[in-house]
Amino acid sequence: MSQNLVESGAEVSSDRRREREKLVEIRNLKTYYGESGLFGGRPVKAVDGVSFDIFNGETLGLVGESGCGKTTLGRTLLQLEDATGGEVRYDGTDITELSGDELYQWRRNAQMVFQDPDSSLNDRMTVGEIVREPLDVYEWGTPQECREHVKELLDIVGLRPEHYYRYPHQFSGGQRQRIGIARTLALEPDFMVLDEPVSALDVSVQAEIINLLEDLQEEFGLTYLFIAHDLSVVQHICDRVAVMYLGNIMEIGPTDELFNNPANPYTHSLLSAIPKPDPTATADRITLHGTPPNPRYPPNGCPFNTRCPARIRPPEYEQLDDEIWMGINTLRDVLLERQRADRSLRERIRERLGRQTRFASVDETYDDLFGHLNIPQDAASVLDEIVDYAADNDEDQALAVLTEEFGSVCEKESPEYSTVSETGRQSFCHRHSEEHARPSEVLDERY
Ligand SMILES: Nc1ncnc2c1ncn2[C@@H]1O[C@H](COP(=O)(O)OP(=O)(O)OP(=O)(O)O)[C@@H](O)[C@H]1O
Repeated sequence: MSQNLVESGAEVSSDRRREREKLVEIRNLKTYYGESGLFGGRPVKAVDGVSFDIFNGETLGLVGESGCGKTTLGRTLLQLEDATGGEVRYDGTDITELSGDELYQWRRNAQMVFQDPDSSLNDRMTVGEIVREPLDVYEWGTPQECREHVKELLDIVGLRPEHYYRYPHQFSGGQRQRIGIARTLALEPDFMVLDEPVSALDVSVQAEIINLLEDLQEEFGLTYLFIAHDLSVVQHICDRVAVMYLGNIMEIGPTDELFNNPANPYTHSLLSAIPKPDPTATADRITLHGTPPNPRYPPNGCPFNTRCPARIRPPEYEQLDDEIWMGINTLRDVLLERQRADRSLRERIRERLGRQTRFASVDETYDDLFGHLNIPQDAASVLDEIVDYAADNDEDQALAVLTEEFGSVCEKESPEYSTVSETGRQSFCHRHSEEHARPSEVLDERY
């Protein structure tokens, strides 16, 4: 699967990228938290098997909802977080295998710019000391050479040499971010992870910092992974974009294509949430229901299946009303929560005695979700069966029936990556296979 993704991604894209070499090759990378058993139970699957390349000199955007694993992925690429599995190759060296002096020596090649310049700078150090610290750590040059280099760096990022002896609190947010950037440039890295570098700044200052980052890239041939919430910034500065959901890359490809003609239902949903400049525009917004699942309990099959607006429905229920499908989705979420809930002893005793507990409200949930709807007989009898199992606290069986009757390949199997354009754009969705309608056709029909 990932091999397919990687090979076709490498062949292609713009002429500019064709000339470029791969700087970072990421293969089936996983970062799980709590694997050691320290927290007990299941690990948080923050990054759950991603494969892609980053090309020399490009800006690759990384977008997705809060908690989908963007920062963890960025940190793992710099070995600030240990990978649970997979590879991160820079110039052919798998850095997940490095330790001790080799890792220390490698680290100077790659740096991170953080979102919040207020908390990432030590207020008790002068600007000069902050920018110079990495040089001292790597025993770079004489003290005189270091001072000169730092002053040069301050100049490069648009600050003045006399700022050397000032303290961070004497600067505005934008200037503080410039200090952070000067520090990351000190050791002349090739690759930088920019983690929401402008999100904490005033809108008026954001453009200045973006321009600075673009100028630095041009001047020093830097490669960026640009993590962001704000899709308009990504559209402006990134050559390619990777869309992340629940630890997976759902779509990756050239920015213009991905914004103008998204392939994956999740990309459709994210883009559709951006307010349109034309208030008279009539295109319907796709509403993403609920929140992403807990990465400790990712769903089976496609990671996006619990919220997907283009989910494949079984043919026998193809005509079922959208509102009924929404109810079925919510019922499934409720059952999953109940399945995971750790019932207290008191609740279990009350259940034995046939008394009401907070888990006994499944009839109420059913009424709330479906009471006002006209459900065809065949679907209604399946729903009755599901509710009966749930009322007996047999959520496993209730969910098994729900998946068997109302589920599809989306809940049962993980998708493969498909190439969805001539540039090699990749999308992770069952709907790209021959026998199913394309996501955009289904979304047009349903919305
Ligand atoms: N040190 C940690 N220990 C345990 N879980 C963590 C840790 N760091 C992050 N997580 C969890 O891993 C998941 C991914 O978090 P991450 O911060 O990488 O997401 P993100 O997409 O960068 O979110 P945001 O946009 O809010 O910064 C989340 O569920 C988060 O709670």
